[in-house]
Amino acid sequence: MNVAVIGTGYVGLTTAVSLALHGHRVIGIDVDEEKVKQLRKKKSPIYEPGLEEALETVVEQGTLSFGSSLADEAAEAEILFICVGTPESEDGTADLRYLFAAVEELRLLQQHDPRKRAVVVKSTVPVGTGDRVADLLREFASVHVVSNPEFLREGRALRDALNPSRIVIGADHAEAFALMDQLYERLSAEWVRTTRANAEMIKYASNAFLATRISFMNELSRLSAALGTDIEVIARGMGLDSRIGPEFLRAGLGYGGSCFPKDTIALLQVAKEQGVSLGILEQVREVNRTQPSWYVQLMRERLQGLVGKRIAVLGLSFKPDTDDIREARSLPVLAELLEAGALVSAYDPVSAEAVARLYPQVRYAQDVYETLTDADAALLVTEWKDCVELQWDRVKEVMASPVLFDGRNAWPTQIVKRHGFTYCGVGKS
Ligand SMILES: NC(=O)c1ccc[n+]([C@@H]2O[C@H](COP(=O)([O-])OP(=O)(O)OC[C@H]3O[C@@H](n4cnc5c(N)ncnc54)[C@H](O)[C@@H]3O)[C@@H](O)[C@H]2O)c1
Ligand SMILES: O=c1ccn([C@@H]2O[C@H](COP(=O)(O)OP(=O)(O)O[C@H]3O[C@H](CO)[C@@H](O)[C@H](O)[C@H]3O)[C@@H](O)[C@H]2O)c(=O)[nH]1
Repeated sequence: MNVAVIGTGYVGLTTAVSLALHGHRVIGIDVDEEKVKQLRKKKSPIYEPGLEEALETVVEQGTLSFGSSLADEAAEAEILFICVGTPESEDGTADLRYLFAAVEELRLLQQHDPRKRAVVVKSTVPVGTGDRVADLLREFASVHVVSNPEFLREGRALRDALNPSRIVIGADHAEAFALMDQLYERLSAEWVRTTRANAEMIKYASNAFLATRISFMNELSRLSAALGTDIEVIARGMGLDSRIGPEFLRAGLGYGGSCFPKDTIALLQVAKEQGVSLGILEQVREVNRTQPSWYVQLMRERLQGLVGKRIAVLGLSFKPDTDDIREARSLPVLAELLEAGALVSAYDPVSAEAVARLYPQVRYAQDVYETLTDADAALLVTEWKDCVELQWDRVKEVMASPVLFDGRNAWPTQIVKRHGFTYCGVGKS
């Protein structure tokens, strides 16, 4: 099929590449001319495992191309995905300006070239947005508006797009469902066919629930630290109950990224507009907000103050295998450490430059061992493989004192203790 993808960020580029791998003819459209230039040269503007190689393949095959004008370059498309950002606005609601700008361009395209098309909203949008888009396009009888939320995770975006956990389609016409069936015929996943509003709500509810699991475990980790129990063992014991399951029970410094923080506040704002209180979700956000300071306070106690202490921070992106630092927990952690008077060095394989723009006072190292040299303590913030799998003899040799703060409960506790390190995890010691 002929497909256009509007917005070639994490979701749009991944969607475009995966549809092209499935044999569709795809054009990616972005207002950012620099991005388009780079993409035409087969260079991915984002770091995602496997994405650049796949991009190269489909561009060379001629199934994926890029452009900056919907009207001029995407007229052939019968399915048009909207994948633009819906960031948090000042009051916490989802900022829909990019989405409605894209809809305006779609209107112009349709006025020029009125053929049968499906407009598919993949961006995460509040309940009712798809219906608003349908209203704006109502004059074009041949256009269907579909809601098709995306569930991919950064760091494994392409893998998730090619093997989705489920396909959720919200529409109000059999023809629209049939088009989406045809588009995704090569994907094997469970389908949910429903209204646009239900589809939109499924996306927010899923993210809110995952964030809830994390904050639940993080709150419990504080109690676990006080009682001297081990939150990792507790999570394993809980996760073996098939009604609970093992995923998203990892305590740590909290969740970051471009989705959980903004989607939880957007859902709260929608609820507020409806006069409905979502007290659990408010507490989820509060636990996430306070988790970094709770942990830095623990460090302060263990180290008997942080003034003048050399702290080596390992990992800066919001999770491993991505360059994304949006809402990364490293940011409040660095702020707290600097505020407390610590001398901070940091390492991240791909995100150091972006963080350096925000925190120039930190010393950024080229590798883990350089960061750790002369440190009074190490703090793991993001569990990149090269921050987790360390040569412990060497670590001990270069550090000033062998003290480990494991902000992701990812270091091998028994091994580091055998090497003589003092270890403090999140809700385990
Ligand atoms: N990042 C994720 O892991 C993820 C996963 C699922 C859903 N989502 C949702 O998907 C949407 C996109 O997120 P993202 O992380 O890919 O955003 P992003 O910021 O990485 O990319 C958005 C892109 O849209 C482009 N753009 C903006 N207005 C445009 C227009 N009118 N025409 C063409 N291009 C335009 C921007 O230049 C940018 O390249 C958001 O609603 C987000 O909540 C994101
Ligand atoms: O047990 C866990 C699992 C995750 N995290 C943290 O939670 C954040 C988000 O992680 P993850 O969900 O893996 O990454 P995202 O790329 O943000 O993906 C989420 O947000 C996307 C955007 O909406 C959705 O599409 C995905 O389904 C949803 O998992 C990261 O900071 C993780 O460190 C934890 O602290 N503990």
